[in-house]
Amino acid sequence: MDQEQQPQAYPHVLLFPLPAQGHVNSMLKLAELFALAGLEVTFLNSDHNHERLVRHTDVGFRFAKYPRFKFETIPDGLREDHPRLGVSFMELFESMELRTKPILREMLVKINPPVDCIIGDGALGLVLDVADELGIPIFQFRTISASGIWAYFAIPDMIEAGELPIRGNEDMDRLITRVPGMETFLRCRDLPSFCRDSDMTDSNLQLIAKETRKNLSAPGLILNTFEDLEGAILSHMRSKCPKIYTVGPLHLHLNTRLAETNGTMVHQSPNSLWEVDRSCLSWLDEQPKESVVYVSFGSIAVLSREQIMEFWFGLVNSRKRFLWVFRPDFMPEKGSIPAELVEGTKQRGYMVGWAPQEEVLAHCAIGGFLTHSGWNSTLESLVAGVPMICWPYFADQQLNSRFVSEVWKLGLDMKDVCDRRVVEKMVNDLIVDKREEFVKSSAEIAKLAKACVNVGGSSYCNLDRLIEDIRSMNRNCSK
Ligand SMILES: O=c1ccn([C@@H]2O[C@H](COP(=O)(O)OP(=O)(O)O[C@H]3O[C@H](CO)[C@@H](O)[C@H](O)[C@H]3O)[C@@H](O)[C@H]2O)c(=O)[nH]1
Ligand SMILES: C[C@H]1CC[C@@H]2C(C(=O)O)=CO[C@@H](O)[C@@H]21
Repeated sequence: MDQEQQPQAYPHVLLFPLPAQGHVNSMLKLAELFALAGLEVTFLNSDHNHERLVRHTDVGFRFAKYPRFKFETIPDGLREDHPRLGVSFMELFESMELRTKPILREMLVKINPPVDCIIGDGALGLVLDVADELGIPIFQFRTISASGIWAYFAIPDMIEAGELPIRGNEDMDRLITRVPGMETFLRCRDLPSFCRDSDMTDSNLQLIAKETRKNLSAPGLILNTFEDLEGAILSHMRSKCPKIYTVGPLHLHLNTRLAETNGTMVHQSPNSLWEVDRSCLSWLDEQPKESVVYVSFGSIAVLSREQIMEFWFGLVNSRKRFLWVFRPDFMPEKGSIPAELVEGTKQRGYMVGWAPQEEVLAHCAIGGFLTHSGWNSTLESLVAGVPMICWPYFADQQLNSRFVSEVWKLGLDMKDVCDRRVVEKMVNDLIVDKREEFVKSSAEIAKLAKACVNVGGSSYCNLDRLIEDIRSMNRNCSK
């Protein structure tokens, strides 16, 4: 029997994330959980991101222990010096549709052993299209919250009911009634940022709405969330898509399963696309317990110099300690820094280009997180029991921050305001004045998160069920 006809002993799963830090990070954790369970795994990264991942991490070494795990790469179609950040990030979608899609199709036809199941990024419909064309079973993994997906899903209903478009700034506090389960707290300003466009035919809005519709009609949808956190919204979603696997928080789930295997709980090295500066951990070791505000706006946000000055003055004027992730590409406009900021930072602050975020959030010196409310950061903060100040930048972040403040009561929402006095006041509220209430709810939710990834917990059982379902797709299986 030649190689092509040999039955495969293990199902072969190919995972393909949208090429962005938050997506690569969470999908790589899912991939490692599959590898731990003994599946054959191919992780498909964009050339651009894979070069960065290999340069800044030990992924090669870490994954070498899984003999059936391999990385493959594919072009994202953008020129090498394209920033892939801020507003220009969305250009990825058109370029991948045009240039990546045909290459993916060819790759899947030729890959050996053949792929039994694809895990495609739920924001990247082209993977679903190609899988359907080639008759390869596919699950979609959408890396945002269930609530984010549910709000995107309701876009056509909101338009039909005249709830969208939003009618200017004075309309921002109007309640939205067409997202089932969110009628009492969802305002226009809390909708994903794409809904702010006055033109309902806007290509980004239409793209996200269309991809989301496909998520809920897919044969299976994997989510990085957990039942005790988003159960109410999940039950609405299940009326449209019965096969939803909630397996999160994935970083905690992976750490817990690795601890089962190794006998000890350790933080994994981050899957970073920037060089990690670990010196901040030594700086944190010198700071009092729960005294430091950790500040990070994730991997895509780009701020104006004016916005950064407001945050910086607010932090310095709060007279609280802070650790700020200031990516090299975070503030494109250069210029001199006022002396009082340089001095205030020297006294109570520390800045790094990129931090080992999971470890930072778990450090006992951290008292709060000023975050852009990316879903991974939200989950990481929630697991560490760290209360948040949310300043959403775009996309699902506007919705996440509403859930953090109004539903889960884990912190404060500063959306649509960028003012040094507000930053100063919120930092003091979080670290001192309102600390008790936030710490109490943060500790309760952190406990629920831990329980769901332990043996018998909802995410633990759902991952086992997902792996069983993938095994049953092994088209040539002998085991
Ligand atoms: O110094 C840093 C800063 C961040 N991170 C990690 O980078 C990831 C960032 O992810 P996230 O918080 O989700 O932010 P974005 O990178 O902005 O994520 C994009 O993808 C998410 C879904 O995956 C969406 O929720 C966001 O809106 C979208 O911007 C997290 O795992 C962080 O731990 C680090 O390791 N070090
Ligand atoms: C900029 C965003 C467009 C959609 C993607 C997403 C999603 O799944 O909705 C989340 O965050 C971003 O990376 C993408």
